[in-house]
Amino acid sequence: MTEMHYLTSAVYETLRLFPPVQFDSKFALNDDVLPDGTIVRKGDRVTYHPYAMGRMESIWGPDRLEFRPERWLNDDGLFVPRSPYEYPVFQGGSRVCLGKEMAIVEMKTVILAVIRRFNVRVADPGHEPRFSPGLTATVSGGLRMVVEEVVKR
Ligand code: HEM
Repeated sequence: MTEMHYLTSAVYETLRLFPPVQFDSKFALNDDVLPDGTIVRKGDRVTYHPYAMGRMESIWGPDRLEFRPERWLNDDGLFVPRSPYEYPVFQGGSRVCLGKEMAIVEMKTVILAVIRRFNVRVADPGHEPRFSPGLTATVSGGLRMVVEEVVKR
């Protein structure tokens, strides 16, 4: 599965546009200054926003709203990860998600198990899924799918 670079890219691209943890906050233990000069006082709440960052033109370019797994591939078709400070879907630094690699493997395993047996498509392609705000993401009103068993000839 580690050699399935397009599949890995599709998972990362999905999480870029629809990060399960949309935003996350920390509280400053002491006065501090961020690298860009922003002053943070003891007790201030500092929030980073993976959902917003996943859609920023300055990070992803003018096609930032398009689902394009190819953006993660180099010229040899190999997956190239981005800095967690551009893509903080799993947080970064010393508090990075401990289950990140396991989560990616789980998602790839489920995707492979499903697409081997079923053709899956959204029932209403014109309908833009709407994120529900919350600690972890859900799609408002759900997302209707059509699932058809693959018929082997
Ligand atoms: C798509 C799936 C997942 C996403 C998007 C995700 C995202 C995150 C994020 C953003 C944090 C930082 C939270 C914070 O600092 O406030 C985090 C922490 C953590 N995650 Fe995940 N996670 C995922 C799956 C998992 C899985 C499957 C496990 C365990 C098997 C796991 C275990 C942890 C643990 C233990 C931490 C705390 C790390 C620390 O603070 O030192 N995560 N995760």
